[in-house]
Amino acid sequence: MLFSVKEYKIVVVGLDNAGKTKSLYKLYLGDVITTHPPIGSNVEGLVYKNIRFEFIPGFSSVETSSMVASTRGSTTFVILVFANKQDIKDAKTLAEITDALSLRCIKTHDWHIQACCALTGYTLYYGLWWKAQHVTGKATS
Ligand SMILES: Nc1nc2c(ncn2[C@@H]2O[C@H](COP(=O)(O)OP(=O)(O)OP(=O)(O)O)[C@@H](O)[C@H]2O)c(=O)[nH]1
Ligand SMILES: [Mg+2]
Repeated sequence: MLFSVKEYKIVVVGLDNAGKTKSLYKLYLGDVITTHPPIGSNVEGLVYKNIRFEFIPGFSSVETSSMVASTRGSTTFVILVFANKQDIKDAKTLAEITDALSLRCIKTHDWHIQACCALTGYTLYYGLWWKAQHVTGKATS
C-alpha cells in the first residue's frame, strides 16, 4: 500500500557547539557518530510519521538568512526549539531558555520547546512528533 509523503524543510540554527550536527546525525542515522567537520548538503532528510523533513543546516548567519528566506513561500512555518545538553549539570532549564528567547512573545507562529540530549537521542523525536502534528494541523498519533 502506498502512502503519500508530505515534504517540509527545516532550517536548523543554533549557537556554535550547541549540538546541531550531533542532533541531525542522530535523527538521520538513528545513532551517534563523530560530528566534525559540520555536515552540509549530504544530509537529505528523513521520513517521520509519513512526513519527509528536509534538513537545511544553517551554519552561518549569511547562510541562515538565505535559507530562512527560501522558506518564506512555505504555507506552514512552525518553530521548534531544542534545549539540548540537558544531561549536563547546570544546563539552562526550559523556563530559562523560554525567557531568554522571548518565546512567549511569539504570537504569529506555533512554537514548542523540547528538552533533549542529542547523545541519547530519543527526546529529539518528541520534538519531531510535535512538529509533525503542527505542520499538518492535525494529530498524526
Ligand atoms: N553532553 C552532551 N554533549 C553534547 C550533546 N549534544 C552535542 N554534544 C557535544 O557537543 C559538541 C558539539 O556538538 P556539535 O553537534 O558538533 O555542535 P554544533 O552545534 O554542530 O557545532 P558547530 O557546527 O561547531 O556550530 C560535541 O562534542 C558533541 O558530542 C548533548 O546533548 N549532551
Ligand atoms: Mg556542527
